[in-house]
Amino acid sequence: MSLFRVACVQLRSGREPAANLVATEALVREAAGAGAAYVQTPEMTNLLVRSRAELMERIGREEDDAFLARLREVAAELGIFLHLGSLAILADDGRVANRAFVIAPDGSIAARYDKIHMFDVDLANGESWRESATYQPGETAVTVDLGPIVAGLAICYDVRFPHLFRAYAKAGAGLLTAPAAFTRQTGEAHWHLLQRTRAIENGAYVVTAAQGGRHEDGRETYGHSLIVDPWGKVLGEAAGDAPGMIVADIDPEMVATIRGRVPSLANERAFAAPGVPEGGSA
Ligand SMILES: NC(=O)CCC(=O)C(=O)O
Repeated sequence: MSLFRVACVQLRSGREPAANLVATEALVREAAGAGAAYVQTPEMTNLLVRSRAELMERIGREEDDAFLARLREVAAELGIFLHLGSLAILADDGRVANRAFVIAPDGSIAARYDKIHMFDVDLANGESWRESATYQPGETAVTVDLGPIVAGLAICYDVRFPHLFRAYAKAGAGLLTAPAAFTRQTGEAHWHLLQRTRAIENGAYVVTAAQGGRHEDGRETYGHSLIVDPWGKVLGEAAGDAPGMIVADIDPEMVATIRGRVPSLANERAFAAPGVPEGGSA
């Protein structure tokens, strides 16, 4: 049995990328110091700001982004896979990409993933989000080979779309990811259930680094970064919403073991879609 040590860095990113870089680098170093070969950071690692104008003032194109460039150097120095759960990056059409990067141990970019599902919701507590007004949604699911295990990339709200995770499992991913900036309200109700369900239904590890606490822009995120095994057992969890890091050892062979024991992937069948009953409504 050869174990692979993974880590989640939990952050409380604010509006200034330079300050967020200092906080991120320190915790990435701490995780690597604890022996992690793969370190994940949350959605919007480089900055969390609500105002579109403020966002546009502070971000750059991928090729000029100092935050990304510095963390590529750090990953190379530490010899780790560094998964930046997402950065806000200026896209070609003037909109913003909510883009994850997986940096390989040599500092090269092994994978990029743009968040597919936009968080356009109105919550009961009055919180209203319209990501599609600012962000350009991605169109493509992406896997990346981490050596001992293949990872499928997703971001935050994507975790509510089980067919994306199914597609990753069918493509051979044994580690599913959904780095997040979950709202406190939805986190309290749904966070653990969603992460554990994606693990159980796909017989895969789920690793999700989270933003946590009250941010400079006033928003509150849930925290509770999680590492879940293919049986749905929580291997590691951040105690609450404070910045910090967690590590756990994962056993890539457990993916095949669990998929053999409960072969729901292999037992899946196609079926005809149900008709909509006359006069039926949701
Ligand atoms: N940033 C996000 O995608 C938030 C998703 C979220 O909070 C949820 O409940 O889903």
